[in-house]
Amino acid sequence: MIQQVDIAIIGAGTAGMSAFNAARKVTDSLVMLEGGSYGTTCARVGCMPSKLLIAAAESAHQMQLAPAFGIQLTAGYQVDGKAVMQRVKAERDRFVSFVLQDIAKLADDQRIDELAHFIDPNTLETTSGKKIRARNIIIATGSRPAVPPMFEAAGDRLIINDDVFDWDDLPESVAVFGPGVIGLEISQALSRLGVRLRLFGRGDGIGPLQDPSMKTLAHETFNKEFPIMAGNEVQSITRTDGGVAISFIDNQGQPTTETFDYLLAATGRKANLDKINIEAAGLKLNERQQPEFNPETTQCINADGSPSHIFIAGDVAGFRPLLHEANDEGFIAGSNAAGWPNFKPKARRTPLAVVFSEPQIALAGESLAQIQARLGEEGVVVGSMDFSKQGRARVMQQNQGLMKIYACKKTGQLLGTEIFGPRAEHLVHLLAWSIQQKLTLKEILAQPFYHPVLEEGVRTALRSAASQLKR
Ligand SMILES: Cc1cc2nc3c(=O)[nH]c(=O)nc-3n(C[C@H](O)[C@H](O)[C@H](O)COP(=O)(O)OP(=O)(O)OC[C@H]3O[C@@H](n4cnc5c(N)ncnc54)[C@H](O)[C@@H]3O)c2cc1C
Ligand SMILES: NC(=O)c1ccc[n+]([C@@H]2O[C@H](COP(=O)([O-])OP(=O)(O)OC[C@H]3O[C@@H](n4cnc5c(N)ncnc54)[C@H](O)[C@@H]3O)[C@@H](O)[C@H]2O)c1
Repeated sequence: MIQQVDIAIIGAGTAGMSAFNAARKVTDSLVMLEGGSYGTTCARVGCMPSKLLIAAAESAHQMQLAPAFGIQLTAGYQVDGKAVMQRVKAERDRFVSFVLQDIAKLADDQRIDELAHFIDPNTLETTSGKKIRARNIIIATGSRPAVPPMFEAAGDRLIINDDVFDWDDLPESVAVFGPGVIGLEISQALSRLGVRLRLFGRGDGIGPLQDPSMKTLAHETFNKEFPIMAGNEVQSITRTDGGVAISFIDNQGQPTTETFDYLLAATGRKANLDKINIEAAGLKLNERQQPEFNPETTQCINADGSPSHIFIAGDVAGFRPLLHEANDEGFIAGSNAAGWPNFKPKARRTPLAVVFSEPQIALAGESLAQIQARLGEEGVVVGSMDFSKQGRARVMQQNQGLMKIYACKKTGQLLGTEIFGPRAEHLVHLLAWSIQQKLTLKEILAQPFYHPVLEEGVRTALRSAASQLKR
């Protein structure tokens, strides 16, 4: 028997649940299919447990900074790995429980706990053979770590971020591959909690930083806490009795072999499209084999170029793989599928991203390269600020970092920012909101600034850009 519905949503993560909640306002004829664990990537193995681990690490780091403030820890301090992981998991479970409460409220016929795949553009089939025919389908299947085959040599010591949040205790040592967002956050946290750590990368990339001087400073800064092998000249990976032996050329050019308890692959993520038989959906796919879609409607495009009845939302879409974007895309997809065939494009918010390292990394608006491509190299002014000289940052012993401001030379409008510095998560919000409101440097500088605060550093960067505008 075939279940007939208006809307079928594949995946009950942040995007899928957001889509479900939006669509439910219009129709009860909908079903959500979840083939893995309920609770969302964010709450189970992503945003929340990683920030919990980082919070413990920040606490340990404060102890390390204390003597420089004149505070002696006469008895020293100890990281209790079991207690750290117990809190991480207990708080994580609390966040997950809220999601599970929402899932429990779904009607039985609105929820199928199975993997689903397309058999034609309007029909899904589950692992047990159930068939669902839907007027509209929303793909919200998320992403998973992309693990290069060479890491398989680490055998049972090869782990991904999910495994870290299952630990009962902290290990002695970890080799992390991938200095992107996940690798950087987890590496610094584990290192600050006393885990021997080495981070292997490829080239000079570090997190999402794009400015060359910031990348250099970030490498220097993080290298003081744990070694980063930017060139990733790894010669072999071997599972040994003691763990994983990695042979590599170190930063001094010396062949070195070091053994670790685990090899953590943080080398990027890939869309969960391979198990949904996307070819049967009749969609136009891009060079990465992901459906082409309009980010303002989340509507996919048929292979013949016509608009599809299928929508895509969240990490699987590959547009901006972040929590608030998954939530927005889910809402747009759910509303549009429910309103089908009548719906309007919804403007997307100003891009905003934060990496919870210390110093933090934060980006908002367009990158310098994007602005230069749009306005030409002469069309943009770049303001900068050095946190090493910033008063409040120095007071707090957090005076490391740089900040860049990108503005339109002709209009003075703020277009983008890149920050590597203390509490960038807060500073970047002020600037993202200003970009979204299309404020000019002059308008932002007319706002009040207190003293002594980090925002005075933002004012310095804004003034630096404003001084280059034509009067
Ligand atoms: C370690 C880590 C830290 C992060 N930290 C942050 C952060 O601090 N801030 C931030 O903004 N973002 C962060 N992110 C990113 C954020 O977690 C994701 O952008 C977000 O969770 C994506 O939500 P989603 O709904 O697209 O995917 P998910 O929540 O993964 O949901 C997809 C669901 O689809 C299911 N599914 C897959 N295939 C099928 C199928 N064939 N049939 C049925 N069900 C299927 C899966 O089981 C899953 O439940 C982090 C990610 C990671 C991994
Ligand atoms: N704070 C946050 O908002 C947050 C935190 C974690 C994750 N996320 C989201 O998750 C996404 C995925 O994060 P990610 O860190 O997995 O991906 P990423 O793309 O940010 O980083 C992957 C890194 O791995 C490197 N790499 C690739 N192959 C390698 C190899 N063989 N050896 C060594 N290094 C290699 C890449 O050069 C890159 O630096 C992010 O883009 C972000 O959207 C966000």
